[in-house]
Amino acid sequence: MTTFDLGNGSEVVHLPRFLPRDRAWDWFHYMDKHIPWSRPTLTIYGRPLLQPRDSCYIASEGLPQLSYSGHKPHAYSWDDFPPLKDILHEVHRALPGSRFNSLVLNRYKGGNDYVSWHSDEETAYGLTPEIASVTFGCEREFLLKKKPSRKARGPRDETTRKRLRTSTSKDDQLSFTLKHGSLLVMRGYTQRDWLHSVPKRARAMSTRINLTFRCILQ
Ligand SMILES: O=C(O)CCC(=O)C(=O)O
Ligand SMILES: [Fe+2]
Repeated sequence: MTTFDLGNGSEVVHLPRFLPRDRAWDWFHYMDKHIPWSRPTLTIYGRPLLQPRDSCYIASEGLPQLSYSGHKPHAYSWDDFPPLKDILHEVHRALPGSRFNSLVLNRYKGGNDYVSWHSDEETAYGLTPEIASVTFGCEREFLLKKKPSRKARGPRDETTRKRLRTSTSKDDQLSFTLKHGSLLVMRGYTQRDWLHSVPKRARAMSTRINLTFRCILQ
């Protein structure tokens, strides 16, 4: 287990060998076949965009509706997919004190599928959410980069914008290769201060399934 201190109360933990290989492949095949995947049309900057990956959403009863990019996914029940409860149990065992109650599943069918730069910053998750990400199948690169500092946000004249853009340093970016069976945890202020993405990769030929466990506060 490796912990990366991103500074200012943000932290990432990486466990490359979280799940046994064979067990993780059994789960991969189960999810690939039995999860009701969909590829919704999102609204990005007012324009319709087909989500560049499949997804599905699971949540415990009675939680507020999840909404992102103009899309409100149907919340399926944990009880409909017993293996997801087994994976959740393994995550809780690795992260004592965690109590996840919702899950976003993503399926990247090859290197053209991706998730663009974003943060999972939702009032419902609180100010310092812990998000646990488990990867199955094809390994892909997971990138983190620091958001422009709050002082630097908002409209600026051209010269200031250029200076700010070129001032990004190596400390402001991180890259992880997320392998089959690995766990990556984002905590503290990572969602407030950092963006993450899984970019397109021409050489990624096969399917990757990623699970992000979250806790909605109530
Ligand atoms: O696929 C991944 O590794 C990340 C997915 C993600 O960032 C998300 O679902 O919010
Ligand atoms: Fe995310």
